[in-house]
Amino acid sequence: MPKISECTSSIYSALVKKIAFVTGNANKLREVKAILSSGAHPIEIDSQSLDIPEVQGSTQEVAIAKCRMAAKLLQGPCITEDTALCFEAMNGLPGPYIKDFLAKLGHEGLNKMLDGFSTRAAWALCTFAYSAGPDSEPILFEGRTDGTLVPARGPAVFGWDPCFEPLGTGQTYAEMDPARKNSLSHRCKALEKLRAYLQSFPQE
Ligand SMILES: O=c1[nH]c(=O)c2ncn([C@@H]3O[C@H](COP(=O)(O)OP(=O)(O)OP(=O)(O)O)[C@@H](O)[C@H]3O)c2[nH]1
Ligand SMILES: [Mg+2]
Repeated sequence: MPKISECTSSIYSALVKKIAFVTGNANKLREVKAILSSGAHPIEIDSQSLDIPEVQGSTQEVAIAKCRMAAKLLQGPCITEDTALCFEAMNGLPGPYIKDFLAKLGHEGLNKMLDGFSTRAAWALCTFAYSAGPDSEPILFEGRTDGTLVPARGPAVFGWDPCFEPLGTGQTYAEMDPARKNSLSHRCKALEKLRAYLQSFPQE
């Protein structure tokens, strides 16, 4: 079983100041930089755009394999991220396969997938993985935001942002000011746990 860290930020002090983030997604990179550069103990991102092949499996298996491969390519510590969009009516699918579903079906097709089902409930799941290096097993940090899949509203800048309306907000991610999305998103919840973990490292 992969190790999933719990968020216990209050007991930690800030010691890691910079980390390599391996992703091919510029929108992810922008949000991660915005979230980690804020707060009392900012963490700087050294971005590495590498094309990492992705395995099939659960969100955890996909996240672990991506991070293992990234640490091997970099020959050093790094973080990676995998994002899933999960439909309640489909027991969590498309999940980690949302990238292909979005590319082939678009926003309208994603909505059509749920026609005929009794619920349009969905959740966004972000899984960060941290590896200390090529010989270390990645550790996972998950963040989840619940919401509803809706017909697209707002600018189509980032993936399925226009189709996902977090519960109780009345706005899709795409309609939100970036700071609002970053305050309640699946990504910020996972990064809060990762930040706490990175800041728990003993001083060298
Ligand atoms: O509307 C969105 N709001 C988000 O907050 C968000 N985060 C990720 N995504 C999209 O969901 C798929 C995940 O696939 P994914 O995790 O494998 O990412 P990726 O392949 O683009 O990059 P990476 O694997 O190199 O990091 C890709 O289509 C991403 O564009 C998002 N869409
Ligand atoms: Mg990917």
